[in-house]
Amino acid sequence: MEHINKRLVNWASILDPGAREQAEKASRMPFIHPHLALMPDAHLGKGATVGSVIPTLGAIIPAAVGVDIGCGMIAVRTQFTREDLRSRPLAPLRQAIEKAVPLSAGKHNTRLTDTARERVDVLTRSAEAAGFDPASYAGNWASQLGSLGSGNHFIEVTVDETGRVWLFLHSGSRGVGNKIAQKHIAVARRQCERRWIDLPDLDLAYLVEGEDEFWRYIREMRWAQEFAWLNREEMMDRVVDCLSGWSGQDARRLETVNCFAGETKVITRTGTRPIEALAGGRHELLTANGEWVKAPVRSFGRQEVHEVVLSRSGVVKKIRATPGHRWLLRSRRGHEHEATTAELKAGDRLQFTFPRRPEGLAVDRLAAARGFVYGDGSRNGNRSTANFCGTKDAALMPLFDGLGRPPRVYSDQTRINGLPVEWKTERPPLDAPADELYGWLAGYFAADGDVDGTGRPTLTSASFSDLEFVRLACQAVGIGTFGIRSRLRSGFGGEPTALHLVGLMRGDLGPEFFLLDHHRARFVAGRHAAERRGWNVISVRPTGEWTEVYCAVVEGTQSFALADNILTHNCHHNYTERETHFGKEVWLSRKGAINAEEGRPGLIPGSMGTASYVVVGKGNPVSLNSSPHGAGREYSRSKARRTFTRDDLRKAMEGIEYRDTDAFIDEIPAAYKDIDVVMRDAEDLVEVRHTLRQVVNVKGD
Ligand SMILES: Nc1nc2c(ncn2[C@@H]2O[C@H](COP(=O)(O)O)[C@@H](O)[C@H]2O)c(=O)[nH]1
Ligand SMILES: [Mn+2]
Repeated sequence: MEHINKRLVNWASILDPGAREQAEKASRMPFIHPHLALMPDAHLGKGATVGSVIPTLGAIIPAAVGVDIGCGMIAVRTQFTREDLRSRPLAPLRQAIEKAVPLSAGKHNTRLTDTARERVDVLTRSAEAAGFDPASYAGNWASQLGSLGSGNHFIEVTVDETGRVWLFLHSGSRGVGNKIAQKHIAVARRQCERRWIDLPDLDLAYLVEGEDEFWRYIREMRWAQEFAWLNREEMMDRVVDCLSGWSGQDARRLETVNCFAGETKVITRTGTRPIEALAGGRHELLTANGEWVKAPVRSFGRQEVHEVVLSRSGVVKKIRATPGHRWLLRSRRGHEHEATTAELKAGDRLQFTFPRRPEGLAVDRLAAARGFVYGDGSRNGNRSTANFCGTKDAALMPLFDGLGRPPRVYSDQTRINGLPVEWKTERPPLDAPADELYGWLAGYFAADGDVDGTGRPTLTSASFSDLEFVRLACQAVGIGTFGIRSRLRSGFGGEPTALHLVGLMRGDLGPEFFLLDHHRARFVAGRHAAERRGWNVISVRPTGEWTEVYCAVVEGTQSFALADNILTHNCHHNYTERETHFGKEVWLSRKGAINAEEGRPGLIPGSMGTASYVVVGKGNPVSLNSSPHGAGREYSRSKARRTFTRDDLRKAMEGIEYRDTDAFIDEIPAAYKDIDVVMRDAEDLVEVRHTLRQVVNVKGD
């Protein structure tokens, strides 16, 4: 990750100068807050850089959402396996899909299927509520529903790393969405002209919040997002039917990852994992009394879900749960009671559970020395050095008795050289003995932690992943932590850098944890400081959505941490939402980027011949909870046509059933960035759950 300027953060290691310049221009718009984020797949786009996340205050740039409003992905896992696909030729399956779904630009349906009719009814009602007639943009909008489009829109039959078959498709709001976008891009230009606004680029023309033109755009854009999403669902229904017809067996949807799919994050002894990934197995889960219990996790089929919005210490979290799911509550007076999701109300406080601290936990001296070097040490060839300055000197030196070379005193610090290099380069294993982990945390805290005047301990780091590790290590030894918060601070040259902070729960720590006297003194003095640990309910609403739900079956306490909480998931990659970032409510436009808040599933395709990924967001705040939406183009279409041949395409597509035509030369995998590089760039944004390899690819000319 690189700060290109104060208001532009970049995750793309492959970035052409044109895209960089385009993003720089956009980042200078006065209403960007706090910065524009370029994703690893960023490339030059029409209007705004594709692969950019643009947070705006009080204004919106229609071209930053793009002309394919609501474009996105949907994936469905079926019961079939690679072996089932080998049983008969795949060409008839491809041809069946090509027949069932109108492909190519301008193509649409000649009649409405029953499911399309129902979806058209929903969209008709939504348009009425939004106060406009989509037919004024495209008379045939209804027959566009369930059609793919051309270029990089695709339908694929893929196989994951364990041989399971997924159906995967990418499309947007088709012609009607395009016309809506074009209209508002033109309105924004006229508005800016009328005000004599000198724009660095006409495509950065914006609408101002509060004006009629602004709200009209928002209403119509949201309708186009809904159209795009129902368009994908309609196509997916047909592709599932094609697979059933081809195989002679009803294709079942075992898991759907699309805009409405849910995800539950569950605490297990080896880390927090999506519940879907645990389904079918037995796992060590955290129960109400802070103990680890092995329990089975399984699917409970498709059910309707409500959205529950929670907050704790300023961090907001959305969870999807079935209306009948039971929650454990605690009143302000400490009384415990239960309520179903549907009965929850704003202000209710959820009960919480943290792993119990092992009896007699002590700080291991060697591990503490190692933790200190990890935080305040440096690497010296194949050894590492502990660097002490100020008060750390006297307090921590005894940890190093008999370790490394004798201390050397410099004007500003004391150093101990000759320590093992891995003390600086590696973190301890999470299954290390509890005293060692506790000791490592104590040493690391002495280096990079602080205790404030009220006695609250906080660790600070420029590395998000170091703090993610700290949270896991704390969990392993029974120390509760708060969510990671992030700040931007100005560097020496004025370049801002991100700083991440995690709070440790006082109640789980003893004075022995604090190796520096002033830390320990503040911790002890703040003994009576209040510690708010529970999540408060902000709101609950029915969503009308149905999704696969999962639960653990825990004997005895009948409870587990984050039981049956389904996190919502919206997989559009060209859209705008109201979101809160760095303390302010902004309009967040993702143009070729997906929401990657913690626990949210998403899809990142590679190209017609390379791998695609089912991912789960890490909630990196500096990326504005976003991640790439694909590999991103490296060659323009014309350059790809000049560079590659049909034979190159055939070679790249060996083993994949596709329509062999000149039309796809500009879609050759080599025209896109290397997906391995993109995924490496995205390591601190998403975690990969599945790798998909296509066996059938369908595209329009
Ligand atoms: N799995 C496939 N991925 C593909 C294919 N064609 C393109 N792509 C990837 O999708 C994104 C979508 O980009 P967008 O900006 O049009 O939304 C693109 O960056 C590629 O990585 C394909 O046939 N199969
Ligand atoms: Mn798209």
